[in-house]
Amino acid sequence: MIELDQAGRSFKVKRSLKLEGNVFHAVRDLSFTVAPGEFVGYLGPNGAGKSTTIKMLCGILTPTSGRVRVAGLDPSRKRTTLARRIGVVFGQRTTLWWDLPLRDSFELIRHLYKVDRNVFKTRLDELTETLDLGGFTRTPVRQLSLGQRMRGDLAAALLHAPDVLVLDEPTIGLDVVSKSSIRAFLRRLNTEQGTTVLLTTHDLGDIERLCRRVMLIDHGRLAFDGTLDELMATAPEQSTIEDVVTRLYTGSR
Ligand SMILES: Nc1ncnc2c1ncn2[C@@H]1O[C@H](COP(=O)(O)OP(=O)(O)OP(=O)(O)O)[C@@H](O)[C@H]1O
Repeated sequence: MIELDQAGRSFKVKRSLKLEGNVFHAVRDLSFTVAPGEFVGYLGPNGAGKSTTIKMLCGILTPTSGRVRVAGLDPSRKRTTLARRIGVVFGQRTTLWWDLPLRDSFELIRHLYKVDRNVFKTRLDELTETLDLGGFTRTPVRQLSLGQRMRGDLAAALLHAPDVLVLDEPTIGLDVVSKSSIRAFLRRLNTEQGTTVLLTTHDLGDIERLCRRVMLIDHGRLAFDGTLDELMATAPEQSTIEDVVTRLYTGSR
């Protein structure tokens, strides 16, 4: 479903501590595949290259080297076609229209993605129930709490029933109850509907509760790719996931 073959993305910079000529490599030689139906955690310290990778996956950024394919498509060349197959949620930014009620945003998305009216209604009813949106679909997005807005963003990303969902910090800033309901929703989406999920998060509880496989990126390179059990086995017994990840983050500096 997702394939990266020695993918890289560099930026021209004027001044940087990590200057190599005038080019800063945010991601380099990144190779991995994610099979249909997998739920993969994508970890890394601040500035490691996670968002850059995600932007290449959805076609916002074009790789400067290597190859990226999502659902068999080159994201930067086939961005519109890919948009029908992929859903993306950036936890720190909303894709919803700030001044519109949630349901109007959904209607606009239906038009943008050309989703059949009946299919849309069924899907929206399902999402309204599973994400518990019923109480606030008539509320303008700017008046929603963060937890409500995040559930709205998830629904918006899933209205067109994408095969793959890419999440960039979807539980950031949420309380334990909201986090838990979003995690339960994502687990069901993956197990019951087979949606492939790539999840970027700094919340290791998300990783522990949701991901069988974990990839860790550091300084733009893949530093670990394996199961959660294999990740835990890289540290002494009794280590928590925080201990393990801290070791990996600090060990590479
Ligand atoms: N447009 C850009 N121009 C120059 N450098 C950039 C640009 N976008 C990202 N970078 C740099 O690339 C590196 C990776 O950034 P990226 O946003 O992918 O990190 P991240 O792993 O998502 O970090 P965080 O966890 O803090 O969100 C950082 O050093 C960042 O400053």
